[in-house]
Amino acid sequence: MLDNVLRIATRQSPLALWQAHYVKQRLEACHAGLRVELVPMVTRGDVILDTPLAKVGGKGLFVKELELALLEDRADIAVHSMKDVPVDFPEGLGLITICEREDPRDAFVSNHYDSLAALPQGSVVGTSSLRRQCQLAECRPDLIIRSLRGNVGTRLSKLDNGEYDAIILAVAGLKRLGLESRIRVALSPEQSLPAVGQGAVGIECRLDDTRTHALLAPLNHAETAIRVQAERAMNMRLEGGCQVPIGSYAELIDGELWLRALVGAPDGSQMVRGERRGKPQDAELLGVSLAEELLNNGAREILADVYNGEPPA
Ligand SMILES: NCc1[nH]cc(CCC(=O)O)c1CC(=O)O
Repeated sequence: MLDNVLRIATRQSPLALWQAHYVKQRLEACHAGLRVELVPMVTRGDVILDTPLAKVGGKGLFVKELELALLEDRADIAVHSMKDVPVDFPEGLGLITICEREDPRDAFVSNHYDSLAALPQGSVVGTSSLRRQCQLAECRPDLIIRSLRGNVGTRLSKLDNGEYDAIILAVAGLKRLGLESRIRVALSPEQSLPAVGQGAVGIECRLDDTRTHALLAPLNHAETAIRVQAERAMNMRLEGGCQVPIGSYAELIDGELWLRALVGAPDGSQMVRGERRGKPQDAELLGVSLAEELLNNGAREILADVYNGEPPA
């Protein structure tokens, strides 16, 4: 491979391409003479589009092909929404850079209503995320929640067709695609605790590829990395996949790390919440200890139900 070329493996959804172009631009701005090429790919997740993710085997579907390209040296980096990156990496690969986080909140999107509170009784709301469904059901048990999948554009056209009174999407995705005007209101973390890593873009590469590590270094955003580290540690301790509603959201306020998390029963009948405050350098410990508190407060039983009697230790 040429010294001055770096290859990005990317999915071809508009959001994935936006993220890949964003990383390309930032890398080329940081390193004069570097040429960044996109290597577009199709993943299994792009092919199976109408089944809820929780049923088809989860988020790994969107990253496996990209990781294979890295391992086979057909690309040097893969750019991911941190929300979609599974807990484990194949041997030889790792996530070494996390870029500055965009707005992490969920957005209420509707053509007729200004807010969740303004929705009439029995309105139909679209989202396939168990985490969003469970929190919606908690604050508005009267709503009818229907599955909604596809790219951001597809989801918006299903709303515009009249299939839903409102839908919930990530603020970050809408902003990146220039669709911010569709947001009626952003939901607070109290209303809808964000997903692990929501709004952050992460970069995966070969662990022994020191040239690429050096090129990526200026893109890493230390504060975002610490926040996402705490959120992911929490999720990892729970062994949470996307079959369970899990929210995990960290903020850094005046140098203090504040992590909030929840685990819900998929049908919304139960919700276990907790929070921890601590030092940024203890991000991982904070995540693990919060996960243990949630497990002891009922999350163990919820997870055991979902995973057929094999709860995390
Ligand atoms: N699950 C798909 C996905 N992955 C990342 C984002 C949004 C951007 C982000 O969180 O970085 C979205 C769309 C959505 O949830 O509305």
